[in-house]
Amino acid sequence: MLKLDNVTISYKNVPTVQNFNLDMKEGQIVSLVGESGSGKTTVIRAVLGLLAGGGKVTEGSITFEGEDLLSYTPEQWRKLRGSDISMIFQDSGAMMNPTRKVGKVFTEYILTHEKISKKEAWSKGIAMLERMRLPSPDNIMESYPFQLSGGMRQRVGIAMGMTYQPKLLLADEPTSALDVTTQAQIVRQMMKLRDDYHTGIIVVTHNLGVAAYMSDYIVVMKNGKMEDQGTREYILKESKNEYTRKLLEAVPSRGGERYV
Ligand SMILES: Nc1ncnc2c1ncn2[C@@H]1O[C@H](COP(=O)(O)OP(=O)(O)OP(=O)(O)O)[C@@H](O)[C@H]1O
Repeated sequence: MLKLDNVTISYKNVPTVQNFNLDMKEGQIVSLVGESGSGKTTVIRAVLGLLAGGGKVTEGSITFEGEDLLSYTPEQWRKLRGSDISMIFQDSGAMMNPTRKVGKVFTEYILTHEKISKKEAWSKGIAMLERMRLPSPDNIMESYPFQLSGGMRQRVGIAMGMTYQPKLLLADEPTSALDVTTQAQIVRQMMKLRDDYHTGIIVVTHNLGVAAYMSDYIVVMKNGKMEDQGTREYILKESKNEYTRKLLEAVPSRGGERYV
């Protein structure tokens, strides 16, 4: 479904991510882990054509459903975003304009994707919130983002991202701003999306515990390079890579068992 082949990404001609490879199947959950600055966000932004600060893919190829994304025009990228590939952020709610109600933001988002009436867009927003099991969707639509908890905002963000049932969801530190209980809810909700809609998910996280809990495949990054990679089982139990072991040791343990 998504293939990154020997991708190098540079900011102002300085290679930041080098020789990145990934061959992702439909419905797979892949995590990119590694400490801050290792290049995780840069990789997923490149997949959506959203590199900031003059970032550019300077080598390699990115193929999605057989299409060469790097040859896409800005118009093609726009069409892809939100429909075939969606992205959610650390605090999706904070991305929303605080002076506008959730319902207004959500309906405008829908209206940029399809030509329907405002009323129909509103109903569609409500239906999505219901599908994501958010309580009182009408109230949520009438709320300002700051009136919702962090976990609710994140679930609204996921609901928006899932409106067009994308094949791929990119999640940048989706649980990092949340307390542990809410983190677990969001993680389970994302896993359910994969089960219900067969959505492939790439999760960027510095938390190997989260990655280990939800992923089929884990890529460990360090200084812009792939330091280690493999199935969840391999990374957790077999890898002898020192850096991976160090990250694993940092995951809190509970009753002698690592909380992963
Ligand atoms: N807009 C930018 N302009 C210039 N350089 C950038 C920019 N964004 C990122 N970089 C460079 O890319 C490196 C990797 O950043 P990136 O955000 O991809 O890492 P990360 O692993 O996602 O870290 P974090 O968890 O802190 O987001 C940074 O150390 C920085 O040198």
